[in-house]
Amino acid sequence: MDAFVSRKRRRLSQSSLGAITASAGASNIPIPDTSGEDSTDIKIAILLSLFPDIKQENLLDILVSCDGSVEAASSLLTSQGTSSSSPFKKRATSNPARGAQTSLSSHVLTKAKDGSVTTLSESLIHRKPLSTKKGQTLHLYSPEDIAAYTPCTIIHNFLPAEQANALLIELLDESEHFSRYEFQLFNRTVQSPHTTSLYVSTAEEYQQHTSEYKYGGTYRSNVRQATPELRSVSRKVQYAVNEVVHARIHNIYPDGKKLKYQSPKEWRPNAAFVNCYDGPGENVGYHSDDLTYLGPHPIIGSLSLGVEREFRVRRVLPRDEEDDAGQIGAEDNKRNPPSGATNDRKLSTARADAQGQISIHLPHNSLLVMHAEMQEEWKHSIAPAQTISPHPISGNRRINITYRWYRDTLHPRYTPRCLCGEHAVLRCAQRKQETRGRYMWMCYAGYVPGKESCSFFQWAEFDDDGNPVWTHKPQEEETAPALANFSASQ
Ligand SMILES: O=C(O)CCC(=O)C(=O)O
Ligand SMILES: [Fe+2]
Repeated sequence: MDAFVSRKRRRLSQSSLGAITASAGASNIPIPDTSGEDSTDIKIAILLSLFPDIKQENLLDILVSCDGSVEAASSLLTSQGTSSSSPFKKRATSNPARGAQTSLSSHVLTKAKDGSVTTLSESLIHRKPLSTKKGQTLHLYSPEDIAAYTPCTIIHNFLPAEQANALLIELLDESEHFSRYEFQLFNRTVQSPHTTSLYVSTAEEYQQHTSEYKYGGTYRSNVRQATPELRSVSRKVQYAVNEVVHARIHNIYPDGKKLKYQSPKEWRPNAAFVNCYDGPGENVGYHSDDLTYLGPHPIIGSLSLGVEREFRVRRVLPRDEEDDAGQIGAEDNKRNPPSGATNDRKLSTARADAQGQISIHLPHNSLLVMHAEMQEEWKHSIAPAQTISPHPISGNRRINITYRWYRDTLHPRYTPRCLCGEHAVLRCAQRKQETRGRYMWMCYAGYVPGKESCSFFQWAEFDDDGNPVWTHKPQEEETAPALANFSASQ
């Protein structure tokens, strides 16, 4: 299908599931750090990180046979080799095998203070908080662990295999037209370290996204028409996302109630950002997604295709809960620049190091749902990879689709303008304890190449369902057209 346009844009403790140090440096193999930690589950997690293709129950057996020594178990496994003849290997080593991996928590035994022993799965029912450790990356693979310890749900093997492959092929073709967005970082204009395009379903929406909605201070020129596969998959994503969101509210949120400011309505995606990461170095730095048009506590459905990459998440800590790395600099609520040393990247890495981070592996055909608590309280990134396993269809490329629901009530005709005339952006105060969780409209011009911030600031008011409460009532002629739900407008 033809694009509307393809112009280039101007622009667990359970501290328990275990941890390994970030795989920074020359070595591909993460270095286990067991200092001060000796629980079985941490050891299993370390071994799992080092030997991801070996079944967890086998790792547990080996660990027991080595008297609990990670080092001895690791040497034994290395000497056994990870060859296909290894008795410890999983039935298959392709990505779907990861998808089929059972929960780490169901194999790990935890000991309570009174000496009673339960499986971690059982203890998760009581959802003890997981704290990631300074300088460490905790790798989670199973859907149960991911749901328990992050604000995300993962569904492996989401689409029928043929449909996933067809979508991947279609979007690889499309990615020829993607471009890098530009943003301002301190005194420099930098380009996104991956390429992207926005997909909408009608000509009217194309018009709006290129001349009314502003992204990073500019109108988008790279907007394309949603392809047939993208739209038919959208229907499935919509259904699955609503299902897991309801389950999460019911099973996990306090009193089984949605969050304050979360919309009670069905989630209906009406736009999709499609990203292409070509090769191991392409990435997106730690950020939270822009709330301006999505509103408070947005939900995002994110489908991964092609090469498996790591999606890393970390909590945003209030300043007074941060340790020394938190003092380094300003809010990093913006995308990181391309690979290569920069102050901002160092800052982001320093924060991640200070707090620890969780890594979720996103294989081909996995749907990750970012729940309502994600954008305000956590940051996420796609880390540059040391190595990747080429995908049979996409080679070194990974395609990611984030389905989003633009809220009619937050159309740019309604949102505030700052003193400099720019569209103000919606942010959630995260770092100061006193104001944490409050929303504000702010000038974004400081991030726009060639512009300076006018320092506009206004608290943003929402009702409990996340509808904005405007101080001025929009005039009749200001009434904005609604964006069409992908599925409904097919
Ligand atoms: O590629 C991904 O999985 C994440 C992309 C992302 O965070 C974004 O587009 O905002
Ligand atoms: Fe994002």
